[in-house]
Amino acid sequence: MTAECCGYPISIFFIVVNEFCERFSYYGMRAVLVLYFRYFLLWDDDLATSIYHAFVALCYLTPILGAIIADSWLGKFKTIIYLSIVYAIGQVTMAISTIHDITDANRDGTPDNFTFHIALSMLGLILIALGTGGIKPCVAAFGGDQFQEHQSRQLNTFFSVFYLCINAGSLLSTLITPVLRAQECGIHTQQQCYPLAFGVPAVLMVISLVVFIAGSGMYVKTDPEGNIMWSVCKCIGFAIKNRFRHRSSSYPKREHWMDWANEKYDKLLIAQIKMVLKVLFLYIPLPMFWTLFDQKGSRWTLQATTMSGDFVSILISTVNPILILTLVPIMDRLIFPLIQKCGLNFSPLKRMTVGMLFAAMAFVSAALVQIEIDKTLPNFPSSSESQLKVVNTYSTTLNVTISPNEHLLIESFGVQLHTSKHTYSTISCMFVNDFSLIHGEQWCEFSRKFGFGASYTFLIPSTVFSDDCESITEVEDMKPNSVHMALQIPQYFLITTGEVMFSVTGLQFSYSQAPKNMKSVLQAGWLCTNAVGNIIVLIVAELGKLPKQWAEYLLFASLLVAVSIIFSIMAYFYTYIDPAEIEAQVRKEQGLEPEEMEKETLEMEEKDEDQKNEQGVKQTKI
Ligand SMILES: C[C@H](N)C(=O)N[C@@H](CC(=O)O)C(=O)O
Repeated sequence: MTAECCGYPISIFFIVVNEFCERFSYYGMRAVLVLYFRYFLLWDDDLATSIYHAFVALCYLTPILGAIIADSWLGKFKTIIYLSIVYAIGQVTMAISTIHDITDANRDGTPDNFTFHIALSMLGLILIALGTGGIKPCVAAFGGDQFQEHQSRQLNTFFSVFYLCINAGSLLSTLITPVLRAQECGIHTQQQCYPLAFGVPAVLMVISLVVFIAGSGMYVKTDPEGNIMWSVCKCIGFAIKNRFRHRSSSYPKREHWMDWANEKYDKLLIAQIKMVLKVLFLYIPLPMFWTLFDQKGSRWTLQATTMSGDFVSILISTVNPILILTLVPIMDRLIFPLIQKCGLNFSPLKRMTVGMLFAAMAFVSAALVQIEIDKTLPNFPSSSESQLKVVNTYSTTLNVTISPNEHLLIESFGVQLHTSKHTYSTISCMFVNDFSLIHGEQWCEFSRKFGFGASYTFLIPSTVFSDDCESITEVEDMKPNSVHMALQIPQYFLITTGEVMFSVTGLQFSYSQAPKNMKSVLQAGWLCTNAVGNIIVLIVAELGKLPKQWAEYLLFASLLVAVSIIFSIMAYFYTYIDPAEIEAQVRKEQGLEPEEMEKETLEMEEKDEDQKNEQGVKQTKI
C-alpha cells in the first residue's frame, strides 16, 4: 500500500519536482546552445543550426536505449538514477567547455585552442543526449507506475501536471539562462558568462537527481521482466520466418500475422506484441506534427528577426510554455469536460487529430504574417537578376536606359555629392542610438533611433568638417522592420493549442495502451516520432527551399492536413484496449495463474537455450 495524499500517491511529488528540475536543466542549456556555437565557437549560422537540430534529434532517439535498459535489465528506477548521473556529468562537461580562460594563453578574451572546446562540448552534448533521452521514457512511465487501478482519473491528471512541470521548468530556464549569459565573468578577461549560463542547468540536474533519490523509499518499483526487447524481436522474427515457410495457399490463414509465432511462443507475449505493434503502426504519420512544431525554434525565430518590437522578442521565446501553463488547466477542467457534457466522444485519437489541424492552422497563420513581411522587404536580385544602384550626384535628373531584355532593379538617389574620391564602408550594428562622425576636433553627431533591419547610406561631402553637418545626406536604403512581432502571437497560440491536444494526449495514450512490461518501450516509440520530425526539418533545411517562405509554410500546412486525414482514418479503425484486461483474458484462456505464467515463460526461454546449445553441438559435430 503506497502513502497517499488527496487520492494521489505521495511519491509522485518527487517525480514531478525531479521533472521540473531536469527540464529546467535541458531547456536552459538549449536556450543558449546556438548562441554558444555562434559566438563562442564562432560557427556560422548554418553549422550552428544543423548541429543544434542534430543534437535535438539525438535527444529523442536515445529514449529507445533508455527503454531497453529499463524494461529488460535495470528497471526504471535504477535506469533513471544511472542515466541521470551520466546526464549531470554531461552538463558539467558542457559548462567546463565554455570557460574561455582554460585555453586563453594570450589573455585576449578568446580561446586559443578551439579544438579543445569543441571536443569537450561535443562530449558533453553526447552525454546529455544519452542522459536526457535515456531517462525520458522512464520518468513518465515510472510516474504512471505509482498509480493503482482505481486511480485512473488521478493518472490522467498526473500526466497533465507532469506536462505543466515540464513547461514551468522550460519557461523559467528560457527566461533565466540568457540573462546569465549576458553577465560578464572570467579570470583573465571579462567575457559573456557562458560558464554561468551552462553551470546553472548543471546544478539543476544535480538537484533533480538528489530529489529523485530522496523519494526512493516511497516508490512503487516494478522489476524488469527479463530481456523483453530481445524476446519481442525473436518472437517477431519467428512469426515472419514461419509465415514465409508456410506461404503456400494450402495452409489456412491466421487472424493476425503474429499468430504465426503460436507454435513456439507464449500466447501472452504474442498478445502483448500485437498491442504494441498496433500503437506503433498508428505512430507512423505522427512525425509530421513535430516537423512543423520544431520549426518554432528555427524558421519562426528567423521570421521574428525580420519583424519589429524589441521587448516582444523576449515574450515570443517564452510564449509556448506560458500558453501551455494556461491552456492545459483550461482544456482539462473546462473544454474537455464541456465537450463530454455535450455528449460528444472526444477520444484521445480525435484530440490528436484536432491537434494536428491546429498546427496546420498555425502554419497558415505564419504564411499570412510572412506575406505581410514580404511586402515590406526590399527587392533583392534573384539568381537571374542583377542590381544596379545609381547615386546621382549631379544637380539635375539623369535618365537611365536599360535594354528591355535585361532584368534590372533600379534604385536611384537624387542626391548631390561634391567629390568622387570617397570610400564606402558598411557598418552593421545593434541598438544604434548615437552615431558620430569625427575628424580631428570636429564631429557631426546623429542622435536618434535607427530601426532594426534598416540600412542607411550617409553621403559625406568633402567640405563637411569645415562647413556644417547639415550638408551630410542620409539615404534610407532599406526600411526598418515594420511588421510587429505581436502578429506572431496567433501562430504561437494555435501551435500550442495543437501541442496540448496532441502531445499531452499522446503521452497519456502511449502509457495507457501499453502492456505493463512494455510501457517504457512505447514511450520511447512516442518520443521517436519527435526525433524523426527533427530529422525531417534537418533534411528540408539542407535541401533547397521554395523561393518564397510563405509558400513553404503553406506546403507544410497542407502536408500536415493530408497526414491528419490519413491519421484520422487509421484512428477510426483503432480499438482502444485495456492491456491488463487482455492479459488477464489470455491468462484465463491458458488456465494459468500469473505465477504459473511466469514459470512457463522461463521454461520456454530455457527450452530455447537448450535448443540453441543442441544446435551448437550438432554444428560442431558436422
Ligand atoms: C516545452 C514544450 N512545450 C514541451 O512541453 N515539451 C515536452 C514535449 C517534448 O517536446 O518532448 C518535453 O520537453 O517533454
